[in-house]
Amino acid sequence: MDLAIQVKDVEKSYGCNQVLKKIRLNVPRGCIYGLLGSSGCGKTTLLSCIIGRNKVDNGDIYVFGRNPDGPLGSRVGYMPQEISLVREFTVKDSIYFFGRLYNVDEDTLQQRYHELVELLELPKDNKYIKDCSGGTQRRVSFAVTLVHKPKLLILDEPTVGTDSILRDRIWKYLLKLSQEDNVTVIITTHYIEETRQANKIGLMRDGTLLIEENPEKLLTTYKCGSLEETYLILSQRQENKQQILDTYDSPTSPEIVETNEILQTNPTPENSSPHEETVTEKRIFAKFRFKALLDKNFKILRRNRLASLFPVLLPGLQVFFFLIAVGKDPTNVPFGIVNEERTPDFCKHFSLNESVKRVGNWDCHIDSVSCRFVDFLNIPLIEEKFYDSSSEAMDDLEKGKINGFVRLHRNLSGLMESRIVEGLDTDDLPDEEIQVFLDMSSLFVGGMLKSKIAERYEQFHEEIYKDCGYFPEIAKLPLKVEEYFYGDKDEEFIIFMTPGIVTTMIYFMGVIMTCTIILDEKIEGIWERSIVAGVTSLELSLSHLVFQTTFMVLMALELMAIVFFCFQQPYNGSLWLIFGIIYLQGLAGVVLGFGISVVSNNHVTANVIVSGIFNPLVLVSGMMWPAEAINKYLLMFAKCLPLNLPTTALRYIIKKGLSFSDTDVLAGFGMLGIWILILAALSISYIKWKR
Ligand SMILES: Nc1ncnc2c1ncn2[C@@H]1O[C@H](COP(=O)(O)OP(=O)(O)OP(=O)(O)O)[C@@H](O)[C@H]1O
Repeated sequence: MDLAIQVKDVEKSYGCNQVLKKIRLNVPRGCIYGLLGSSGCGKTTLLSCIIGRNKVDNGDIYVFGRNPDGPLGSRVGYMPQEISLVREFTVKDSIYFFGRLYNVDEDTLQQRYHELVELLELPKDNKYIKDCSGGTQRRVSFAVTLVHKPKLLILDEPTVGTDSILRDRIWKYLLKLSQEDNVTVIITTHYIEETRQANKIGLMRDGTLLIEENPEKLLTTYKCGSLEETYLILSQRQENKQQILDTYDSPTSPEIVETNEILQTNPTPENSSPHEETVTEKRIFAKFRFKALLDKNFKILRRNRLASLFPVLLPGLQVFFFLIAVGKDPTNVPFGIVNEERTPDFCKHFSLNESVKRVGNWDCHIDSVSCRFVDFLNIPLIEEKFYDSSSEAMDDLEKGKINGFVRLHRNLSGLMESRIVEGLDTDDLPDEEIQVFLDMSSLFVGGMLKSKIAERYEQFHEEIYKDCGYFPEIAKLPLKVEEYFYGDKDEEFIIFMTPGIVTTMIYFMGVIMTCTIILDEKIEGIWERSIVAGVTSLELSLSHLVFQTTFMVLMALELMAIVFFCFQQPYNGSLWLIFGIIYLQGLAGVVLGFGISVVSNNHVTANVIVSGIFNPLVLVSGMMWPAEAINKYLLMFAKCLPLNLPTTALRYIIKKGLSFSDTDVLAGFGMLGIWILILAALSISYIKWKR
């Protein structure tokens, strides 16, 4: 007998759950084979082993006389239990997409589309799959299976959700295919009675094949009026036999011998016709499949224009809000003034020029100088609040109403005059001419106040010297920063943070977007169905990478426009180089997202992985706090991660104008290149291994 499929003693377990137990099954060429059994008995698992999506633990499977090593490709039309169609596609798109994956030429595709629409009563208009009823979606899924006229059809419950008239039509069509075109069909169904039209049925229960036989012969042998009844009798016998085996430890039961005899009348694969119909698609990369996959991705994008716009705009919006909200110097910080020398009202009417008067050649008279110092503290950082006494100011400081206060001695002018005019001769200067009290619970604000007040005092002091006719240089510290390289004295922290924000945003946007798109495809079964249709891991990966790359280009340009043109942040390096590293950072995110979605089966797992990665990566990236502050061993590790060196490289390109040949820039590009290559290779290998 010419066998299309032979399954020999196949065993398969998921962990401890043995789903297939020494299954033996023979499907002659041109036969319609109905595989029946209760839910969970292992039908789908067996079908997935036959089509090469699941590896068997023991035993052999032969398809057209060969043991296929991987998916069957274009010789099979596989209809999975799930709908497994792109929801954003129309009926026509769906048929054309799979037709193109099978390399059906355009004229034939058009003809097949019309035939299938007619046969399966599919909606003729451009109705989207997501708008079709469950029954219609199943019919489209069935049509997709038939589009390339395969020699073997494997249909997992194709008639669920169809009315009896259509079900009858489907069966008639299957009979026609098997009789006229010698197509072999394996079909599972819950409607046991409809398989009476099959040439052969196999009854499965609890991972074993109870019997396989012609349905009419089965009814005659067991003297039953329906296949349901036969299934019940065989199930009961198997149940009893199990008890006998357990109780008496009998090696074989008569029933098993009977079943095995039927199976062993069939020839071994060596006897079946070996054949040119080798069913495994071996090509690692086929342009037509790659084109179909890419076309699918862009079509989904076009159909979801608004939804797709959001992820493109999101990093830009985030960076925009970040640049507005973070990294700027604080302003209007409430700060107390306790001027024991003069009241605020006095200072208001006092001419500040009057505070210092030169007397003769060397003498200098200083008066109400506290008013002048208070005026020096009138800077954007400080919002001055006046107090009559230190205790009142201290009270507000403790209550958090002010971030600090300054107390000016009641004889500040006299003390300053002694200090400046009498200089070293004076021996009764008190310590507390100007006392500053600071709330350091907000470290950054406290630190800023401290350095600004000191800076303002130095300037104030210099002016007094100048007005007295002395050399102001005497008032200055003998230490001077000669020049500020790559920035200026009052540079804001945001300038330091921006490169890190940009690399982090594009990296994690790449991860999240890729994870979401690929996981949706996986969960909807499109990924699986494409692989069964012969799509290779390389084609799958490349089609997604090329697609996501387009997004990364847009995002990189958008981020650059916001930082350099909208917020006018200065840059010294080449814009091409800046674009290059931002883009590559996004691509590294895409590849990581691809890897995560390959190993995850649902969004929850993927989200947990992404969240777990996010914080450690960002914390050691040197974005929020200088990398020099990180523990030296942790820093060595951090430098091997995909955010640290690239962030430094971007910062140096922007600030120092470094070029590609500089070590720091090369290190950033190199690290990204290494991560992209390693993760892409691992992901592709994982998909291959899972096949
Ligand atoms: N990927 C998997 N991992 C772990 N267990 C699985 C997996 N796939 C199936 N199983 C288990 O294997 C058993 C058989 O499942 P299978 O889907 O093959 O049954 P079935 O006969 O096709 O059922 P139904 O008709 O409801 O689809 C079930 O117990 C199921 O929980």
